[in-house]
Amino acid sequence: MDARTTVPPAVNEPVRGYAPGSPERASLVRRLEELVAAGPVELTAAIGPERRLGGGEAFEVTMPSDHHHVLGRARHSDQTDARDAVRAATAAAPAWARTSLDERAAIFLRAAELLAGPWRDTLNAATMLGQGKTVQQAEIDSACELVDFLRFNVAFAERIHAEQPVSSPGVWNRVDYRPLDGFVYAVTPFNFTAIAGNLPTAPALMGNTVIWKPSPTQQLAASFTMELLTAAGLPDGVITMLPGDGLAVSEVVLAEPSLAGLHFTGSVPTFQHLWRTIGENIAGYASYPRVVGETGGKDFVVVHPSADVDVARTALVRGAFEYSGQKCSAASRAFVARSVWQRIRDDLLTQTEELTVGDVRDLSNFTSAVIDQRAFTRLDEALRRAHADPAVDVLAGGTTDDSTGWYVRPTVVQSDDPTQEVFTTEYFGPLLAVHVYDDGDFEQVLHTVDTGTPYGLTGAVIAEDRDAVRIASERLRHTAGNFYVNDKPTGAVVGQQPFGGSRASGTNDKAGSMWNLIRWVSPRVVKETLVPPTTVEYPHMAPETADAVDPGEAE
Ligand SMILES: NC(=O)c1ccc[n+]([C@@H]2O[C@H](COP(=O)([O-])OP(=O)(O)OC[C@H]3O[C@@H](n4cnc5c(N)ncnc54)[C@H](O)[C@@H]3O)[C@@H](O)[C@H]2O)c1
Ligand SMILES: N[C@@H](CCC=O)C(=O)O
Repeated sequence: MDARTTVPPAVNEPVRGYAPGSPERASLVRRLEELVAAGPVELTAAIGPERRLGGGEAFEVTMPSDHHHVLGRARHSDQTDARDAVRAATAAAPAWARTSLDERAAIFLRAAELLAGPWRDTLNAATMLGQGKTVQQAEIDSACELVDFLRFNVAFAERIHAEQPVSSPGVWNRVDYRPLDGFVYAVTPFNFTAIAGNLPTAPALMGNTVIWKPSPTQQLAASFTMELLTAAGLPDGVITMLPGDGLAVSEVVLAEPSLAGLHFTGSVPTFQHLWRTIGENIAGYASYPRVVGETGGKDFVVVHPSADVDVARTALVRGAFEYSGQKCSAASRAFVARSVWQRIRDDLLTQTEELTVGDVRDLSNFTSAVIDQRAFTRLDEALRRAHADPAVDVLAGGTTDDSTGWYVRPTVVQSDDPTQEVFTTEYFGPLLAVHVYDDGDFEQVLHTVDTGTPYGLTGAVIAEDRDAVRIASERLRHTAGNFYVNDKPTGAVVGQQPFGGSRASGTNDKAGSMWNLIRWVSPRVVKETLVPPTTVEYPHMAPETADAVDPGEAE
């Protein structure tokens, strides 16, 4: 059993500004130049101590903002790689499970400090180049959020271990927070280096070994994350990383009797496919795998007639267009009271048209390209349909350009029909759909917001009127797992706004909280009786004595 630990209090990593002339900007620009010059680098699988290319087809990691530039080359992992990964995870498991929480925590706390310091530029630069993030978006993700996950999870793990039962006199009860009885499969999305780092490290911190399958388009930053963890002292085999699309890997891993958990973030169809496969294989597992999955959203902003117009405009522009709308939390449907719309429409559209979109190495840009050709095509087709539909007005943006990078202009569309696909489909791009409602219809529009999509991830209400905030909060209680009042619906901070949604948006196990970590342990209760009984009889079995007279016969 683990010793009780006292870990350093977790604090959020401060976000650096990268203003012109600042030392952090100069240092980051140097690292960007180095990584561009170094490419294409070989991006290998990490299986136990071995670093090797996978056995499947080759693929390239390119820059979304300049797709001719190849940053790295890798190969999809095949079934042999997957079987070797299972062997490595299984071999590393007993020693890692015996390692105390203190020892495990020290490794992840070290990784946090390395990332906050000497590794910061590397992870930020890799995330900017590989995933098309501006410096601000990379800084809040690959530096601050990942540092926060690593620090806060250690503090949450300590709280879980401290949660112990009472003991009656002569007995000592305790809970042994065992890792799961098998390995965890972590499958991660392209859009957040922090999520990609958290999904394997959270179960590993709780004593599990993990097979991690990052997104191919996030592979550059994923490879650096793996190097960082190794530099922090993570033993070989605790986290095994398999690059590629994961198709062959899942065929092996999801059929393994020792699969003990799936830690997933990505789209609804992928999650449902993985869960369905686990369901089909259920009789073959040694234990019931824990399934944790955070998925997509169609996140809303409701603007009440009492809203401050500048607050509303800022929440809409930042919420919809930062990282080109490629956050699961991005505002993609707005319901705006007519009186407010009349006042913000022109400013909102002008500001949207003025957003600078370009190469991430130009630090003055507001946003950059979308991740890859698949995303570009999906958005290009959605914009074509919007242009062609008489029920939809394209008010700003609406254009695309793939000549250099996968560029999609921030776009605002308006429609009177809240069932139109622009209000229901997760495009995962810079497309904000606006529905204007009559000021008196606030409560009706809340019903539309609640029932208009199958998702339940994030949302915001913008209102000065306290009653409006209360009513929206009540009516939309199940419409968002992360609900914002007078703010954009993005940008959750670890330890402050634990993140996740329900309905089709996921299992809502709240990444960056102890509720997530609890899924990666299988508690064992130990009762130790300090002076055990040595006789079978209980007092009520003793023979009656002469003194024990029936009270009814006493007179
Ligand atoms: N709720 C959240 O916290 C959250 C956070 C980030 C992203 N997302 C969602 O993720 C989606 C965008 O990310 P994406 O495009 O990377 O999602 P995706 O579903 O396309 O891919 C996610 C991961 O699954 C892998 N994958 C796909 N099929 C697989 C299989 N059969 N076996 C193993 N792995 C497989 C991909 O390679 C990738 O690593 C959006 O829907 C977004 O809303 C949700
Ligand atoms: N946690 C992030 C979103 C993660 C999904 O992409 C946010 O709150 O904006």
